[in-house]
Amino acid sequence: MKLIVGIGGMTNGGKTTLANGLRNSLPNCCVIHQDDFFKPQDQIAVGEDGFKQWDVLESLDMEAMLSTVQAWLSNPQKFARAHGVSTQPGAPDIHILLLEGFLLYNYKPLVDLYNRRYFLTVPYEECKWRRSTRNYTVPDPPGLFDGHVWPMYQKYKGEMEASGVEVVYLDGLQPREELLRGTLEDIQNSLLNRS
Ligand SMILES: Nc1ncnc2c1ncn2[C@@H]1O[C@H](COP(=O)(O)OP(=O)(O)O)[C@@H](O)[C@H]1O
Ligand SMILES: O=C(O)c1ccc[n+]([C@@H]2O[C@H](COP(=O)([O-])O)[C@@H](O)[C@H]2O)c1
Ligand SMILES: [Mg+2]
Repeated sequence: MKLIVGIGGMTNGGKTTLANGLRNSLPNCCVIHQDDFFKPQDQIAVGEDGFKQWDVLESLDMEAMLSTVQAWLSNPQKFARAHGVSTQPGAPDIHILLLEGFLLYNYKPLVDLYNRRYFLTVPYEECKWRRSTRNYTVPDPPGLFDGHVWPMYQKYKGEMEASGVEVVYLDGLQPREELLRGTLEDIQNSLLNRS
C-alpha cells in the first residue's frame, strides 16, 4: 500500500519539524522537501518591488519535484533504499511518502496525488517573529516579509481555496508533540481504512 501525505502551509508554520517527526515515527517513510527544489539564485526574478521573488511557484523546479514523486511511485522500495530508509520487517507492504513545503497545493500535476493534505498556519505576528529568528541560505533583506512573503502566502492560499482543494488545517501554535500525536493518529487511521 502506498500513501502520499502533504505537510503544507505557511512559512514557519512548523512543516519541516512535523515532517521530520512523522518520518521517525512511521514505517518505510521517505520525505521530499520542496525547499530542495528552489532554482539557483540567478534564475530568480526581481519584482517591481525590488525583491527577489522567492515565494512564487516559478522559483521552484516543480517538474523535478514531480519526477521525484514519480520515481517513488514507480518503485518505493528502491527509492527508500536510495534515500537510506531501511524497510521495516513488520510493515513490508506499507510505503509512505511525505511531501513537505510552502507551495504544495498550487501545482496542478501534484495536487491529486495526495491521499491527505495538511495545512499548517500560525497568526501573522507569530509567523513574522519566527521568520525573524531563522537563517535561510539566502538571508531575508529588510522588508521582505511584509513586502513579499506574506502577500504571496495570502495570494496562493486564496487560489488554493478558490480551486476547491481539500485540506486539513492544523494550528501551528499547538506544541510540537501535540501536532505529531494528532497527525500520526490520523495517518494511522488512513492506513487502517485503506487496508
Ligand atoms: N509547534 C511549534 N511550536 C513552536 N515553535 C515551533 C513549532 N514547530 C516549529 N517551531 C519552530 O518554528 C520555526 C519554524 O519551524 P519549521 O519546522 O522550520 O517551519 P517551516 O518548515 O514551516 O518553515 C523553528 O524555529 C522551529 O523550531
Ligand atoms: O532554501 C532556500 O534556498 C531559500 C532561499 C530563499 C528563500 N527561501 C525561503 O524559504 C521559504 C520556504 O521555506 P519554509 O521552510 O520557511 O517554509 C520561502 O518563504 C522562501 O522565502 C529559501
Ligand atoms: Mg521548512
